[in-house]
Amino acid sequence: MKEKEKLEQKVMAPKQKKDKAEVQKPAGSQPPKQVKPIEIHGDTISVKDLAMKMNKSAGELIKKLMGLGVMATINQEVDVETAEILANEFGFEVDIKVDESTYDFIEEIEDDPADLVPRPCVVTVMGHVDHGKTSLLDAIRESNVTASEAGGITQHIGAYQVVHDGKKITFLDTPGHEAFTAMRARGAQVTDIAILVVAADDGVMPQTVEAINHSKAAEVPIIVAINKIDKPDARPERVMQELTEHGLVPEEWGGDTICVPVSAKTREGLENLLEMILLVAEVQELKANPKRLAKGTVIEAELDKGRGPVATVLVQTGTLKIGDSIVAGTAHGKVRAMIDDKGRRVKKAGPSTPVEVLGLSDVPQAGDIFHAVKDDKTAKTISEKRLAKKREEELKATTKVSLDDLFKQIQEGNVKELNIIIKADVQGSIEALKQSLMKLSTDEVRVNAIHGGVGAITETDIMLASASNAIVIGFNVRPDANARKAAETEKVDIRLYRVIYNAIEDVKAAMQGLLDPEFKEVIIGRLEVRAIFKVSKVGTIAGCYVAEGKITRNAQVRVIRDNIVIHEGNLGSLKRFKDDVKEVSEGYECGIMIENYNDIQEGDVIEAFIMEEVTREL
Ligand SMILES: Nc1nc2c(ncn2[C@@H]2O[C@H](COP(=O)(O)OP(=O)(O)OP(=O)(O)O)[C@@H](O)[C@H]2O)c(=O)[nH]1
Repeated sequence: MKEKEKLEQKVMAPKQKKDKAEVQKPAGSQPPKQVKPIEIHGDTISVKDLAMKMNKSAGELIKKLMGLGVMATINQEVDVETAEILANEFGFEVDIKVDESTYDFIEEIEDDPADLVPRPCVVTVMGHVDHGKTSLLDAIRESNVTASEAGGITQHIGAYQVVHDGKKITFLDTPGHEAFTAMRARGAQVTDIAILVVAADDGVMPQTVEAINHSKAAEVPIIVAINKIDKPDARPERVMQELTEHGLVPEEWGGDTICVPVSAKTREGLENLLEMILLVAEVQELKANPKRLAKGTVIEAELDKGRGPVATVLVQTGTLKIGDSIVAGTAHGKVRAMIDDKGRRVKKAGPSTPVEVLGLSDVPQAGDIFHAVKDDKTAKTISEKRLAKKREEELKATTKVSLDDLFKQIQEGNVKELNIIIKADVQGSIEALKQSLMKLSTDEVRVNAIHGGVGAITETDIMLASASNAIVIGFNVRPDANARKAAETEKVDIRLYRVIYNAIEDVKAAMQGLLDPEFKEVIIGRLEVRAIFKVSKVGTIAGCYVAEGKITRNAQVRVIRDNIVIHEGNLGSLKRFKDDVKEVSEGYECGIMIENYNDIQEGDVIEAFIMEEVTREL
């Protein structure tokens, strides 16, 4: 194949998407394949468009369609399966561009390697509370303000750039791994390097460990800034020792973790830190194509009373220009104005540049991907399609990995690694659980404990689980209210245990597809027995009044006499007058029979309940 053709094919059919198309191909005999692929976006294509793609007349297609028993007009849409059969008839191969994500309907541009040029690295600062993240970010920013920009530093746009040794570095201004992981959960990968701030007088603390694990899960390299070295009780060596316990071995001790002692207060070591950032960035060989339409991520966004929706975006590739039509998540618009981190109006923004963008129709969410597209109409159409799809997906509520369907997902090849987050009341339990769970790894599935921490399950744990497709195991701890809510929206599986053995057995069973669903009893109604009818050969029928709730035909019942449960069993029949019914509501009367039980009496109370599948609590 000629080079150009090869490249063309690569551009037209990125690998991942091609696999998807192949899966969807109808089985059975296929006509001989032609090299020429055509793309179909979405679920349907019009006869006219399909004809154009194949350079055929619509008439030819309509004739073929008639031969296949499909009566179609030139503007009619045909589904992809039909399009595929048609295309094959004409000797074409269809590449169906379907992306499962909500944030799609955009054709990804594949860059010509010749267009790629080095871009600044993007840095996020993480660390334990009060270890000096904000102080460090401020110190770096202030140290790098030139006299001419002095007024600009009050401008706060969620990210800023500094220049060191003639090279730019972009800092994201929302410190903390929470923001970082929340973005990652939305599919945005913006950080190239994580700066882990550890106070020299305090050492490695729980959130330090969280930050380490969140960075590792995202496969982002970590540079440690040992902060507050100006303090008399600073003990950098101890920090390094503690870091080693968490898998970060300092370079000085033969490892590969760069540790830089700094003080945000005296600004000592800041130059060195910037140097190290540039060093790590250089190894990463970060590149982007400034010549293409821009693509990036929304860092933060708000509705400004005077200016309308304002989004701070980080351009990751391409160049964003005034007048560009853009889509960001489900918002769209035209770039009306751009303001850089120094508060200056700019006309364009290249790779790794943060800018505030005015002109969107709506406020996008932090973590939304934005794209510049060829015109307003395209932007609007994409945002409408995304909105429709979002609504649809909200209805469907896609599920992440859960123990209940783990086996199915393993069999389908969707899961090769089972990521687990462990929260427990004491460190010892975390270690014990971690060791035992990791031992469950098989040839098919590797079990990874990606994070462990002491304390309640928090929203941050859920976001990490969502971003890493992990399940959360709580041992003697509970999720807090925010975590429960987040788990529901993010569809993260939380499992709570009081016995380590049970947790391990559950994961093991889930991996083998042997996990039994667990049920919880839900009381749906309370009935009073008001009359008894003994029918020979049939049994005892209780005439009841539904005092509370309802009773359904599939319910189970409990007979209560003087507050003592005397029988529990299935309902044999449920009737209103002579008719069998499915359900009787509060305030109505009904006749019931209980399976294999005839000893019911007037004055008994009947509790109706159903068993509902639940998150297990062992
Ligand atoms: N002596 C000294 N104090 C520092 C240094 N860096 C920060 N501090 C102080 O430590 C405290 C916490 O600093 P912040 O920058 O707010 O810490 P943070 O990590 O951003 O805290 P959160 O945003 O609350 O998580 C403040 O009182 C700072 O003045 C330092 O290098 N030396």
